[in-house]
Amino acid sequence: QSYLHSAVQIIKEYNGEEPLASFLKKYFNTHKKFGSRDRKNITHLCYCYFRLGKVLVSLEIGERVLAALYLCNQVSNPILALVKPQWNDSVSMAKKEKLTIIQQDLPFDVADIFPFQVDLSPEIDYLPFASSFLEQPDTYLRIRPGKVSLVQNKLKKAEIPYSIISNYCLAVSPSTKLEAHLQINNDVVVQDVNSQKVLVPLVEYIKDTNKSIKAWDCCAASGGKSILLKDTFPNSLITVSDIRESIIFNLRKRFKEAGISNFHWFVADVANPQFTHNKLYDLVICDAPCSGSGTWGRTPEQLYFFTEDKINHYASLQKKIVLNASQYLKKGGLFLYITCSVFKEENEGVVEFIQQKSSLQIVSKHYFAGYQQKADTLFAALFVKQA
Ligand SMILES: C[S@@+](CC[C@H](N)C(=O)[O-])C[C@H]1O[C@@H](n2cnc3c(N)ncnc32)[C@H](O)[C@@H]1O
Repeated sequence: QSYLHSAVQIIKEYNGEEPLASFLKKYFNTHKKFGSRDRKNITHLCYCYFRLGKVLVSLEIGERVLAALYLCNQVSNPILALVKPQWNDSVSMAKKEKLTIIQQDLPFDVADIFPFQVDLSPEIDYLPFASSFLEQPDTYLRIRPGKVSLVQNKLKKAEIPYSIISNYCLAVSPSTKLEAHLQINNDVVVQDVNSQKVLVPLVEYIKDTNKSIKAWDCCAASGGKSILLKDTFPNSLITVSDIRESIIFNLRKRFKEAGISNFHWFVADVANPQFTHNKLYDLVICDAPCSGSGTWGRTPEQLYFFTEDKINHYASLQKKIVLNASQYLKKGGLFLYITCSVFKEENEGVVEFIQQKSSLQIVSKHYFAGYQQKADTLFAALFVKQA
């Protein structure tokens, strides 16, 4: 009961302006009375609350936490046992059955979880997508080249359960502590299963993975896609940039851990009309800033606080970036546009814009849908610059 009380207090104070994870960290730092078990339990309640998205928003916070606790968990819970024993008794049932049960007490409509249906790409199956928020996605590891048996042996030795998704991809439970057992970025990269797949269109087009590729990752963040590129095309020479100096600092540290030393970097606002650059590339990767709506399963507070007007803001930023960045391609060069959004304006809309406003020709476009496999959803479109 006191966990519930604390969660309600935190939810009241939190306004979505910073990630919930960092808000909670600060909150617990200033409220020292909470031990590590308390923190874990309260954190769990808060995340469950936001997993409901926009459904039942008029419900009193405590009641809504209980509904969320019931729908987002499969195991019996002492709070539910005390306050909602009839829900606790059926907590391990399938999601569909639990929805029917909760609808006897509350006007619960799955569609309300994600109220942005009109903005959603027609490629996304709406109701399965909306209900996917009730489940926490898994954590996925991409095993670096040549490390498959080493990684599996280390995990077995540490008695960490994992499932094999594909040759280079493992899934572990989201709360797994990996740092003590694996060299993160050297043995494995923590990377969503669909994020691991976004270079597939490139491999299908180029075919020869030994080819030497001069590439620019123009929105590189801490380099997730660049490390993947280096592992997929080992002879690539990578230039990275981002608008944030601090994230490029993180990237350089991460590249060092990953054993990548031969690369160029700079800090730049690629959306700025005055942006200029002095090199041409065989490949530009534009993993654009976006709503992140394909990854809100990991940050459900964003689902709760998102407002539709932001879609337009991101789409216009994306258009500025793609127009600028695509100028630095050689003739016959490739442009890979990526988002982790499910909104058509950020994906199909930008693809249409690129086709109208640039000399790029579309090769392929594809959603990598993760909402039915506890994973993120990404979009990738590959273009070639006309020779
Ligand atoms: C989706 S993230 C990239 C993720 C990264 N590729 C990865 O795999 O880890 C988008 C990045 O674009 C950067 N960004 C936002 N606006 C930008 C701009 N105008 N010019 C360059 N980078 C920008 C953000 O700082 C952010 O790091």
